[in-house]
Amino acid sequence: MSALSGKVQTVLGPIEPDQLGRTMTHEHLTMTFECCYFPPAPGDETVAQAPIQMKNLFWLKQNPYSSHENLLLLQETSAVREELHEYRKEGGGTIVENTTQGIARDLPCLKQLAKDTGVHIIGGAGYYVDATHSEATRKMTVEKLTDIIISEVLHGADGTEIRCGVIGEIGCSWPITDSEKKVLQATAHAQTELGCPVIIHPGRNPGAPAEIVRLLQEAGGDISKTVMSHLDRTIFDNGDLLEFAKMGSYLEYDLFGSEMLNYAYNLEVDMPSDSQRVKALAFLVQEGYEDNIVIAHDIHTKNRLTKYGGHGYSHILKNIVPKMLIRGINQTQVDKILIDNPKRWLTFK
Ligand SMILES: CC(=O)NCCS(=O)(=O)O
Repeated sequence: MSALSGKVQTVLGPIEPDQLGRTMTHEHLTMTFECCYFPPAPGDETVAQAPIQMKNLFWLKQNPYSSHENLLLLQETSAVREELHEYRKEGGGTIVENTTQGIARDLPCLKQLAKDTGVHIIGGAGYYVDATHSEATRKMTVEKLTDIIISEVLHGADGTEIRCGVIGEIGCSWPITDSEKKVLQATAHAQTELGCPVIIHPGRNPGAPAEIVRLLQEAGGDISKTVMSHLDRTIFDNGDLLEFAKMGSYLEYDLFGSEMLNYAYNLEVDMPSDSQRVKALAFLVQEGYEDNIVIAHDIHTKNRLTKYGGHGYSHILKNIVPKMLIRGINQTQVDKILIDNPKRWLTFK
């Protein structure tokens, strides 16, 4: 049993789980997504290179990954701070900040934001997808990776004493790479030692979540303390969803507010609307999975901030919760999704 047992670890230190309140389990407050830049379609080069402005907001909503400027969320700390004040006003308590190594994690910035706004912020340990792994990371043994992840939770990360409270988002591609498999094994080993929460970014294929869960299980991971992210762009068939749900992880719908016609990273995917996401939640609740669902917006580009006409960090609290109630998810179930499930997941064993 570690000293963290029964606690949640925020960037300002351990707290009691009851202090968390309503929690978004997958957000970014500062990061770069340059690793995933997607070149604009022929003819769109000019708008892609233009500064973000009113007249290109719709283009940006449809092509968020084709503007370099849009990928630099780390330039927007003032706007994010304002949004966090708003989030508090709307009844938000906690944000899990999923930025890991490879996409410019900035724990001192998170600590300052937590101090300035009173929002509990939880930082993420570990590594994003293979495309961001350094050569040194790729050469590391599972043991070395495990030591680094454990140290980021117990002692602090990036040369600071600021400690991470979850492992993840751990990035996986499709097909999964050898380096990502090693990081997954290290994640499971670190989780066994720490009894901590884990959160996974799966590759963009319906088979990816189950393959990852099997890899974690083989390495001794605790699936009941693991969140599978981005299900809204990964599993579309209800039968497949129920098969995956049986494996026992938390089921995360975390792209609320993101609606687009063509999903650049996988044109096979029809990115759902928010109404379709709520429908998926209602289906899972009806099938008995209300204790496994968690939700968020996964803001990772500028255009999703209210400063740029986006929905912001309070969209779920302001707009999605009322829609959930309309669609038959009752208040107790909403509270499970926003409060009880995140609390159970985030509390160290
Ligand atoms: C930061 C991050 O990984 N967001 C997920 C983007 S995706 O398009 O759903 O993979």
